[in-house]
Amino acid sequence: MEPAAIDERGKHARWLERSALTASAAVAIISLLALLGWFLDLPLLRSVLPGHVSMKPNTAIGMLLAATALASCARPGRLPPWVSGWASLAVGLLGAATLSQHLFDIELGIDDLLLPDGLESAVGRQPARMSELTAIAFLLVGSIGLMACRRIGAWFAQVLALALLATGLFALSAYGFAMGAENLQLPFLPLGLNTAVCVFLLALGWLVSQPGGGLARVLASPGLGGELGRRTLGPALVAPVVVAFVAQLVVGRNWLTEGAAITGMAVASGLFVTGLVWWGADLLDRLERERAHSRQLQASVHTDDLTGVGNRRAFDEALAALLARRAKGGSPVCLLMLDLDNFKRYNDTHGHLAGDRALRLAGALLRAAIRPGDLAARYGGEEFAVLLPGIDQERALMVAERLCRDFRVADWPDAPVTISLGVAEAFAGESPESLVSRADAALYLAKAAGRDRAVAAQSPSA
Ligand SMILES: Nc1nc2c(ncn2[C@@H]2O[C@H](COP(=O)(O)OP(=O)(O)OP(=O)(O)O)[C@@H](O)[C@H]2O)c(=O)[nH]1
Repeated sequence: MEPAAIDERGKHARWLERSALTASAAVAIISLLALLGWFLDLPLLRSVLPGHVSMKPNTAIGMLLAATALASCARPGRLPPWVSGWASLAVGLLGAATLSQHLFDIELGIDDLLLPDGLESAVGRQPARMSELTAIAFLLVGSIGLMACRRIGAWFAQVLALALLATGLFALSAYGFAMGAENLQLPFLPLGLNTAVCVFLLALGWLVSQPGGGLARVLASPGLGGELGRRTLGPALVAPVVVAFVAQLVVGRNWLTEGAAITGMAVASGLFVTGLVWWGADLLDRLERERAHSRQLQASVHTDDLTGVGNRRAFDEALAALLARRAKGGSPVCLLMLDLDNFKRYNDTHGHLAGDRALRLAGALLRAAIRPGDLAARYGGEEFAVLLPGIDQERALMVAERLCRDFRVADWPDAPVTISLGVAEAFAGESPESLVSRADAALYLAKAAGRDRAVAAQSPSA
């Protein structure tokens, strides 16, 4: 992968990591406010909408632990490594214990835990038990935390995070019922709006907390898929909740019959999906055109107009990159410096325009002769340079002799043109200037020996 693409991936991965930390901070704040609401007897903080279900104190404690586990997993090293494990275990146990109370009709004494004296009545029922949905969410959060942080079953942890997301979405949309209906007929105990939001945030946080792999990998990708995912995932998650919430609200308040609400919900969902696909297609189309345009610009910045080969800037950048890699023990790099023979006389005899035609054909011959990964560039005037990574000087000399032959037999429009070449292989740690000057010295020797030939450079020790 190109360094720029790695940078882009790193940028998006950091954004995802920050999103996971933000989700964890939001959950911590919401649950701290709920706890404060209980101890100061402020219904607004406990339930967000006074008169509706509150976040229980033991739920708030569970949320705080879940937020801690998520934060320490998303940004390892900030907290001691055992924190995420123990916090996840505690949340998972709280969920499992509450769920077994629901399932087996037993009393483990965790429902009224932390409830200040006299405020039991605020819960509105006894025991003040957290909803089955919250208990399931805690069980999932605990399992995800235990698996994800130890990098065991990372894929399974992501599947559980999706199940957690479904729980959060269900809890949020079911809240429409709580707001609309006078007598709730839910198949589970209702849960507070703040609790439902926290479950949703925890699910999102866990899904994006490991951008290196799993479902979050594509979100960190610098490609078009990553761009599409980052822009459409939010609306795609929120819209169904809003649709279901509104449908339940209007049914609960008897504004519409259930049948009409279901039809409305189906139509709204269909319209939303159509809109999202349309928007996604338009986005991809626009991004692809922008990228093609910027690739074109990038190419034109690095191309010589007359000959179509790379320009001096392209050559300097490629040479520096190849020599840096060579210095770190990378594969060999050879340089051919190549000059059209007696070109001043050619121009003087056939005219400058004929000279330009010859230079154009020289560029075409070079482009046709090199392999992908090599670079031919116009070094200046009628001098060209060819970079050949991955081959030694002996093979580079053979390439140079082949080029000499190609030029000799080419169909020149005005008069034949020959070339002389200097060939040099870079030694580890050699500077660009030194390599160019050794190849130039060899080119000078080729000219001095009668032109139309290739000469290998002396090794620096010789
Ligand atoms: N037509 C044309 N000529 C160019 C261009 N760039 C450089 N030249 C000419 O290339 C010629 C280079 O001449 P010299 O450097 O004296 O070398 P030479 O005549 O090729 O002789 P040797 O290199 O010794 O074989 C000069 O006359 C330049 O004007 C160009 O873009 N178009």
